[in-house]
Amino acid sequence: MKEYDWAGWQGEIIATLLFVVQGDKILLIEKKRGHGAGKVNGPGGKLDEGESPLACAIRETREELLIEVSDARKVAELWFQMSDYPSICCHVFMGGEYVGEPTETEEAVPFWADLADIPYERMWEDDRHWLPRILKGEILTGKFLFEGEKMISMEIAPARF
Ligand SMILES: Nc1[nH]c(=O)nc2c1ncn2[C@H]1C[C@H](O)[C@@H](COP(=O)(O)OP(=O)(O)OP(=O)(O)O)O1
Repeated sequence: MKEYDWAGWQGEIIATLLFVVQGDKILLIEKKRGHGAGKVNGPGGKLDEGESPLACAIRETREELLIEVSDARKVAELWFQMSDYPSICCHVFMGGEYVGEPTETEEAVPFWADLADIPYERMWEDDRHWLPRILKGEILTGKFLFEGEKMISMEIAPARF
């Protein structure tokens, strides 16, 4: 794995992801547009001016899936340094309580996946390394270096927020 000097790193984009888990199922989306279109992920997107990461995660989930999540909590902060896209600092949230019905929009197709059968082969390459851990209750930071769609370096560590 390639070495990368993360000292002083700052994301050019601040973004969010929100994973809703109920029982043994997780609510995922097939992303229809934007960075990573065609991939499976959680709902999320970029912060609006003056918006907090939590408010962004809730708003993006409302816009993409038409549900309002009420108990989102931060479980990870992920740094993505990419060769072909501005760097992203991504705040990851988990929740389980929401009102509304997950609905397809212009941005996303929602679907429930079994926690035991998450389609990692359709997701970003880093997801298989941190998503299982946050689903077990860990709080993490992660740093990932991408060359195009290929992950070439990864560091994951326990965190507290
Ligand atoms: N390697 C990666 N692994 C991952 O799980 N999610 C990633 C990822 N790289 C980017 N993302 C996600 C996080 C975040 O939700 C989104 C940020 O991408 P963008 O900045 O292009 O925003 P979007 O186009 O999704 O948002 P909006 O423009 O605000 O609708 O992509």
